[in-house]
Amino acid sequence: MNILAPVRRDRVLTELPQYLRKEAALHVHKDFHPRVTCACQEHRTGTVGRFKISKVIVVGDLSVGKTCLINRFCKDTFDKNYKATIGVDFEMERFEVLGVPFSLQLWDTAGQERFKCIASTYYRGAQAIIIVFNLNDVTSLEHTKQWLADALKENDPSSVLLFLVGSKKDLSTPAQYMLMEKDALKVAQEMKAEYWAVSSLTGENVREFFFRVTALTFEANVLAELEKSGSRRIGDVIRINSDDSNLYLTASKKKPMCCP
Ligand SMILES: Nc1nc2c(ncn2[C@@H]2O[C@H](COP(=O)(O)OP(=O)(O)OP(=O)(O)O)[C@@H](O)[C@H]2O)c(=O)[nH]1
Ligand SMILES: [Mg+2]
Repeated sequence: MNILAPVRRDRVLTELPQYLRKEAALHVHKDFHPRVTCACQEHRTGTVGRFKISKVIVVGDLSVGKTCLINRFCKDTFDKNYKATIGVDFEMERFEVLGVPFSLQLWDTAGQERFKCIASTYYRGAQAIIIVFNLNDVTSLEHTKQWLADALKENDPSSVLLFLVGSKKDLSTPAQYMLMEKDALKVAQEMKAEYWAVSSLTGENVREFFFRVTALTFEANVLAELEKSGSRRIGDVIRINSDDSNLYLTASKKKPMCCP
C-alpha cells in the first residue's frame, strides 16, 4: 500500500527538460535515454521509484544564494534578509518522472568558513553536486573549483553529476551578465559541469534548473540500475558525464531489447 500522498502535479516530468547552454551541458539529447524510457514503461527501474532517495548537495561561498535558491524552488518564497546557514539543512522533494516516483534530498550547506567542517561531513553519497556562485562576484566563481575539489573528496568523481550555477541574475545588466557568462562557461567546461544562471528573486530559470537536475539524476540512476541488474550488455557503457560524442552512441546502434 502506498501511504504517501500523490506527487504534486507541478512535480511531474514527462519529457526531458533541456539544457541552458549547449556548450556547457551534461548532454544535449532531446529525449531521455531510450533504455530509460523503455525501463520505465516496463516497470523495470529496480530500486528507483521504490525506496531510493537521491542526495543532491548544494555548495558555494557564503551569501551566494544557496538557501534562497532551494527555498524558491521548494517553497516558492524569497527572503531578502541574509541568515547564514549553520552547518546544513535539507529539503525533500518528490517527483514523478516518466510515471516513476522519484525523490530528491536537497542538502543546503553553509558557505561560512567556520561552519564548513560541519557541512563537509554531509557531502558523502551525493549523486549530484550543485556549485553556486554569484554572477556579480567573480571571486565566488574562482572559488568554485575549491568547492568542487572538497565535495569530490567525499564522492566518486566518475559517477556524480555536476552543475555550476550563477545566482542573482537579476542584479546584473545584460552586458555584465554576458561578460560573466563567458568566464563561467569556461569554468563549467573545465569541471565538466552543466552551466545554469538563475535568479531566486524573480524565479528566472529556477524551476527549469531543478527539473533538469531531477531528470538527469533520475536518468543516471535508472541506467545504473539497469547495469547492475545485468540487463545491459558488455560494451554498452554509458557515462552520463562523459563527453557527448560517446554518450548515447553504443546504445542507439543496438536494437532495443524492449519497446521500439
Ligand atoms: N537580488 C537577489 N538577491 C539574492 C538572490 N538570491 C539570494 N539573494 C540574497 O543574498 C543573500 C544571501 O542569500 P542566502 O541564500 O542566504 O545565501 P547562502 O549562500 O545560503 O549563504 P550561507 O548560508 O551563509 O552559505 C540574502 O540577502 C538573499 O536575499 C537573488 O537571486 N537575487
Ligand atoms: Mg544558506
